[in-house]
Amino acid sequence: MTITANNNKRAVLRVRPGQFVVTPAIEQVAIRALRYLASGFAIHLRGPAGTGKTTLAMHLANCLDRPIMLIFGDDEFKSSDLIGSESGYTHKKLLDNYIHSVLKVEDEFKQNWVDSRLTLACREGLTLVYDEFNRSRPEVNNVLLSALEEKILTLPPSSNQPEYLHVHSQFRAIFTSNPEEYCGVHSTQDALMDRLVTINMPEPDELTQTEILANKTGINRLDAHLIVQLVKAFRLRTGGEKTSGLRSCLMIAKVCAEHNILVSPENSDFREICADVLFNRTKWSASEATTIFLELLNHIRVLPVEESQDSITPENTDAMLTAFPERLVDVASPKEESEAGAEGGFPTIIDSNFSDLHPEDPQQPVVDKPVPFEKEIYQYLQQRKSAALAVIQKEFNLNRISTTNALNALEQKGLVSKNDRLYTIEEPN
Ligand SMILES: Nc1ncnc2c1ncn2[C@@H]1O[C@H](COP(=O)(O)OP(=O)(O)OP(=O)(O)O)[C@@H](O)[C@H]1O
Repeated sequence: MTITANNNKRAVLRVRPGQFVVTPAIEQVAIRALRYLASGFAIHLRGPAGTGKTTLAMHLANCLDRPIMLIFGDDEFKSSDLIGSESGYTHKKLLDNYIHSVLKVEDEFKQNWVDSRLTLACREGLTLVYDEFNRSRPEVNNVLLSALEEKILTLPPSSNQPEYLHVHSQFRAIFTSNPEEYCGVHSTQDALMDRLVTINMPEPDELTQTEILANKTGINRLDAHLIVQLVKAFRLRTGGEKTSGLRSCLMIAKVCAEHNILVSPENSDFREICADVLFNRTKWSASEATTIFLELLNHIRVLPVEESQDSITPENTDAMLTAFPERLVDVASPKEESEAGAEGGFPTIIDSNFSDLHPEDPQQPVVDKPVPFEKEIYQYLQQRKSAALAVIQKEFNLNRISTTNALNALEQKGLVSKNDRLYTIEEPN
């Protein structure tokens, strides 16, 4: 492919494959987005910072298998930054002295038109990724309206340039934006929004975050999952949902991986890194953040051996954070944790004392939620007297973690006991 605008040759990108992590949640969004792109529509990925919008946009653009033109929205942008402008002159002087006694001089000054990135993408049929487009002022983005709808890009009147450019049939556009409450973001004109298919990108689920951490930093999945849950629990407690926790997780994981720091609540280096990364992202004072963080670390629980990493799914990891298991391991008691760890357990954060607290006032409990399926499993065991975990799991079509959470709660209440992997109903005295 020939790309004519000198300045923009370097702007055409090819994404290196193999760096993009695909989980079921991401795949689902990608399939949706590609469907619209294939039908010729522009898509718009909207969500809080760090939810993976740019990464997904680049992946989608790569799937279209055309060169990619990347633009970052900017408040300083002028229309000419998108479409191009006259730049400099060509000066042509023709000296005709064929006959020595006659000197003919032709002097010509011609303005040169230089395409900017949008024009080049429209002309050549590239895939435009306009990242954080609502950082540019709305009027600057007006040139996109006719390009997206009528497939015509209007160029300024120019001596050597047609005023209308017919957009190439393979031109596609992918926009990303942060919500309007973000600093430095402009509200978007309705006419542009009307031309885009907007897909909201929430915080990636735990499985996705865990996979991204493991892939990008090389740490193992158990450590990755521990970091993801710790960051998630901290952000839930401190109201940090304006952004995603993914970047914080990546920072913590990368530093731990590169400096051989043990990912463990008992390790002071690990705690320090988490504090450095997380505390300044909250509105809470350092001392309040420290209190919350230490409380969280003190409520890390180790799930039984049956919980292998295969059972990490968005459903059961969410359940972990809403369940109320009582079998907590205090980080202040290393013996207990190492015993639990020796079972081959899977460390995870449980906010048993936290998720039921009012977000604005940690002292105020909101509701006392029962553990899901606790009652049903108890009734089932009353009939059967005892059953193995796998049998109960199958009976209720649950995953292991949800089943164990319910059984742990029943054990704690003295209603069920576990013996030789069998859960048995406790007869009342
Ligand atoms: N599917 C993925 N595969 C690999 N890495 C990912 C994936 N999704 C996100 N990431 C990583 O997560 C981090 C945040 O992603 P990204 O920059 O795409 O978020 P964003 O929503 O565009 O953020 P912002 O709004 O602040 O620009 C990056 O380091 C990125 O590499």
